Amino acid sequence: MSTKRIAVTPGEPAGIGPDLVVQLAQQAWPAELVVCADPELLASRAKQLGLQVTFRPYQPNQAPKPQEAGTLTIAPFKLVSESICGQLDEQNSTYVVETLRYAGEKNMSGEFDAVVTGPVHKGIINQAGISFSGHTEFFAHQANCPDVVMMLATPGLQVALVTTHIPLAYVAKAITRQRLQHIIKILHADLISKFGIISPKIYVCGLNPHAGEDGHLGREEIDVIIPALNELREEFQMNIVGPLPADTLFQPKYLQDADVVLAMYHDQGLPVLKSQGFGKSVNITLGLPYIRTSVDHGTALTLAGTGKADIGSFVCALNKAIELSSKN
Ligand SMILES: NC(=O)c1ccc[n+]([C@@H]2O[C@H](COP(=O)([O-])OP(=O)(O)OC[C@H]3O[C@@H](n4cnc5c(N)ncnc54)[C@H](O)[C@@H]3O)[C@@H](O)[C@H]2O)c1
Ligand SMILES: N[C@H](C(=O)O)[C@H](O)COP(=O)(O)O
Repeated sequence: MSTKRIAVTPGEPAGIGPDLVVQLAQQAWPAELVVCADPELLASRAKQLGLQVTFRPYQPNQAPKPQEAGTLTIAPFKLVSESICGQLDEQNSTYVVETLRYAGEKNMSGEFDAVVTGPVHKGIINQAGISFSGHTEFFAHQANCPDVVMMLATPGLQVALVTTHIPLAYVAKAITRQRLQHIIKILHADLISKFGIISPKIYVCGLNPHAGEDGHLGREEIDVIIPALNELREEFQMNIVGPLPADTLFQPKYLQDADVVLAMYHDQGLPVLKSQGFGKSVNITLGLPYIRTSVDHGTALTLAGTGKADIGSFVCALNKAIELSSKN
């Protein structure tokens, strides 16, 4: 099998992303890791952490080679302003976004086989005047995909979301029959094509307490969710269970045969997954024309440069990207 070429974006320069990338370089990888970043930032973070890393320039015309321990391949970008650990600087937001744009473009053109993203700080990017709600939405917009699916996976549990980074006040309106059906179709198709599950079993959470209690605690289940799920079952014979009350869905009785749980919004599903698997989970974007995985955590600004950041989730994200791209 040919060696894969994986773009890696360390994300926010003042956060733990650069630390984690130089830590990852301490081991060999069976793929070429093309880190889209300022090499001076990585060199200074490596020095701060007492780590040795040799940087090699990315050479697109050469065949990808497995990454040797102690090395990183670099697609260079220049920070606008020198980065200080833990101190956000809006001047560097364009740098962060440009690394993502490059990684997305090169994946769409087929030059890279996947992208693995480190954590960005959504607030500072917006403060710089760039509208940005997350990598998921950024890559979806760039690839002209109206709907993609955010799914986080940890051993024993996979959770996907109907809505992602929107205010809670907008969630109920965003859950339309059309959106729900698009999301489930993408989820179903990618679980088959990327994860090799023949007939994915999808458990779906209700939106309201007790899944609406027959309409007494909210009508979205009756008006939108149940008809949407019924149509999918009838038209496509999808193996869908629900909507079930979200507070009792996450128990072994259901999870033991669930391929995925579909939550209606970010903080309905992700706290459950992260309480079980923070540090050993991976965030996967389904429905993109390429493979994108990411860490399960944020910028952890106070840990930048301390050597205390855990690389577990970044390792999971890289391994998952290598595994999924190797199936293509
Ligand atoms: N993948 C991403 O780009 C991503 C994911 C989540 C949050 N974020 C962003 O990160 C910023 C900060 O968010 P937050 O404070 O809610 O979450 P956070 O994950 O940065 O921090 C939450 C807690 O977990 C700890 N933590 C996080 N990662 C760790 C690691 N690798 N090792 C050890 N401890 C770790 C932190 O010290 C903190 O106590 C926000 O702007 C948020 O939007 C980005
Ligand atoms: N929702 C993600 C999480 O909680 O881990 C995180 O914000 C990152 O999302 P993007 O991959 O879209 O940036």
